[in-house]
Amino acid sequence: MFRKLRFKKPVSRAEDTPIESEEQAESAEPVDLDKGQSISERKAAEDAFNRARDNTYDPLLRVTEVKRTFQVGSERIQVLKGINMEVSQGQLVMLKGRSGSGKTTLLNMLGGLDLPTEGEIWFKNEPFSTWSDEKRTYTRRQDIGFIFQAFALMPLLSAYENVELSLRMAKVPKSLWKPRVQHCLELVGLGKRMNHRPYEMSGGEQQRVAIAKAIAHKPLLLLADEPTADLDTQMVAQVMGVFHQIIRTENISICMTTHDPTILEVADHVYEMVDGRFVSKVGAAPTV
Ligand SMILES: Nc1ncnc2c1ncn2[C@@H]1O[C@H](COP(=O)(O)OP(=O)(O)OP(=O)(O)O)[C@@H](O)[C@H]1O
Repeated sequence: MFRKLRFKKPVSRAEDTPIESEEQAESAEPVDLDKGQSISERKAAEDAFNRARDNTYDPLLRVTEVKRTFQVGSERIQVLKGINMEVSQGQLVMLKGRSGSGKTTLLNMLGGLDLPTEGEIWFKNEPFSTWSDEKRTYTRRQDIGFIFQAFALMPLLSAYENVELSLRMAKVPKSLWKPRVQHCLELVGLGKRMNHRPYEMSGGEQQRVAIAKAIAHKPLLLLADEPTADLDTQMVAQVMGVFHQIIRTENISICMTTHDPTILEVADHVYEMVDGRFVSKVGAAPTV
């Protein structure tokens, strides 16, 4: 038997993040994003979205000497202690490590949701971690997709509506929503379940909707925090199969955290984190 994915209440954050709340989902409903645009503006927006994401960046993501310290009361806790890593285009990179080792803290930084105390993060050959909140938010909306528990599916919306919501939030022209939503749900094998709500689906199916939602706006980088947690072996295999397919067909790179030793072998690189440091790296790229 599968276990249903939990729906955590979205975390509230000061800046605009890819997390969507039920309220945002509802208030987003009647908005026609194409309204007020001239025909030529609309056409330009459609062309931009339809253009193949064929730029090459080598690497797509580079992390150099990243440290992160949190102030808790009078105590300073160093969670990341000098992280170096790279993610190239078309790669599946995994971060493994015990609970509390710092994986989620690092993933938050890779997505620009948090900033290093020291060190730099470069994305698309640009110094992402030095940008303003506004510029990071814009890039995140365009180029990064998230599969985090806190950004889970909206329980009252169907699979179709959940994926569509992601296109609304990314301000993709409305005329493109239907074909893109259908494409993404077919890509994850849920073409026949588009009208089902999350509670009518298995945990693996819900996670595949979450993948469709995270890639709908054509990001270059997909960040996933424990995307196979709570899934049985067969569903884990389905999710990993979908990951490989989207890497091949959508020109996406994936960086994910995991505790599951059985899936590490399908990664291009595995970084092992212990107490805020990488202690090993398996894979072909330069060692840390
Ligand atoms: N905002 C924060 N303030 C203080 N400490 C924090 C904060 N965020 C994370 N930490 C601490 O940093 C450490 C690493 O947490 P993190 O969530 O990154 O670990 P993890 O490897 O992802 O764990 P898990 O696998 O359980 O999700 C923990 O000890 C945590 O309490």
